[in-house]
Amino acid sequence: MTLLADTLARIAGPDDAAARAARARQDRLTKPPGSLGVLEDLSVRLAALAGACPPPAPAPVAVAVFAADHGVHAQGVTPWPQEVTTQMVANMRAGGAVVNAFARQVGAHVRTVDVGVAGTLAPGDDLTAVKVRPGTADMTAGPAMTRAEAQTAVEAGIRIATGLVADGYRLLVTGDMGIANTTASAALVAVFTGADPAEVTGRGTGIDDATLAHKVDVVRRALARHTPDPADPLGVLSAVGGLEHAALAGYVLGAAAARVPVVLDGVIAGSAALVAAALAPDAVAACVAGHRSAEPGHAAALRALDLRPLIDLDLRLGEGTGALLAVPLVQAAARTLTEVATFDSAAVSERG
Ligand SMILES: Cc1cc2ncn([C@H]3O[C@H](COP(=O)(O)O)[C@@H](O)[C@H]3O)c2cc1C
Ligand SMILES: O=C(O)c1cccnc1
Repeated sequence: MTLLADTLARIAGPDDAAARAARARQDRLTKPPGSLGVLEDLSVRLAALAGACPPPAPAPVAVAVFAADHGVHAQGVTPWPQEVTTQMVANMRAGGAVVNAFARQVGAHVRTVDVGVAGTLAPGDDLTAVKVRPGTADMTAGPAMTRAEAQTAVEAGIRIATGLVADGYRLLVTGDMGIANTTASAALVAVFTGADPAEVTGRGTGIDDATLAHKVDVVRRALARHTPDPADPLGVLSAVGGLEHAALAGYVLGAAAARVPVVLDGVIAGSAALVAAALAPDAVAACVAGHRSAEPGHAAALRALDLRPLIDLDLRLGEGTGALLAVPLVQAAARTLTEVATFDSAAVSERG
């Protein structure tokens, strides 16, 4: 059995008994029932995932930043040169990117993963080198990668998640770095939601109207060339995906198999989660939508996954930044079930 098949077989749905216990406990805590809104639903989901009420604390936290390059960069879909991917990974290793600052803010460990950058990175303990190939091929000219490469990248993501859980991390966060990766994200979202490319393609790092129209056309041409079948997620990845999308899909699957929550960042993670959900629908039970990014494809992905984003700050960066900002909300939701007294235990009178 392959690692992918084995992982898919281990993913099960939410535990209904733990969910019921968490819902009942929320109603007994010393606050008006329902007064913690979305955080109550989140606490119930954490209990259902863990199969326990209260759920274990979602800590310590690790963010894995999956970095890769994109052949579709040659189509002029982003104003940034491709070498920025490799340069930013070096910046992250030095602790100087936004993801590092936000990780320090919430006490998260940052794991940088080279799953396919085009440049060369110096080896070191601070980099997990699992380069499948040095960037994808241009999806408008042919498949982005082979099916075997897509599976290898998915399995690399599974191994990262499994390794972090083995190291004791109990809340995983998605991160990405890959110039042009919002183009691959838009293509994936269009395939899995059935949306028109014009509805789910956004401005990424910042492009003008003419470049946006061109980017929509690039996505349209790639989809027309490959007609990817959403029932064949590895086929979709190989046609129009990115190596970081494949690894992120595996990371979500690995977290779900370990029943550890995974906080999704922006449109790259959202599109990868669609791949994971197509492979294993129950994997969504492990996913928490950290935020909603400004990319239109992200909102479409979250709707398809039926996930409600915790924060909405018009962020459009990626790296894991929006998801990291949501970490205290996830931890606070769990803390309500572990630390808040009940009406009985605190001898507080109930409403009349
Ligand atoms: C300096 C810099 C740092 C970044 N950190 C994340 N991204 C984000 O922007 C890129 C995707 O946008 P597009 O598809 O428009 O190229 C990805 O690397 C994503 O992680 C960055 C982009 C840049 C330029
Ligand atoms: O949604 C995101 O995370 C995003 C948006 C723009 C550029 N990079 C990432």
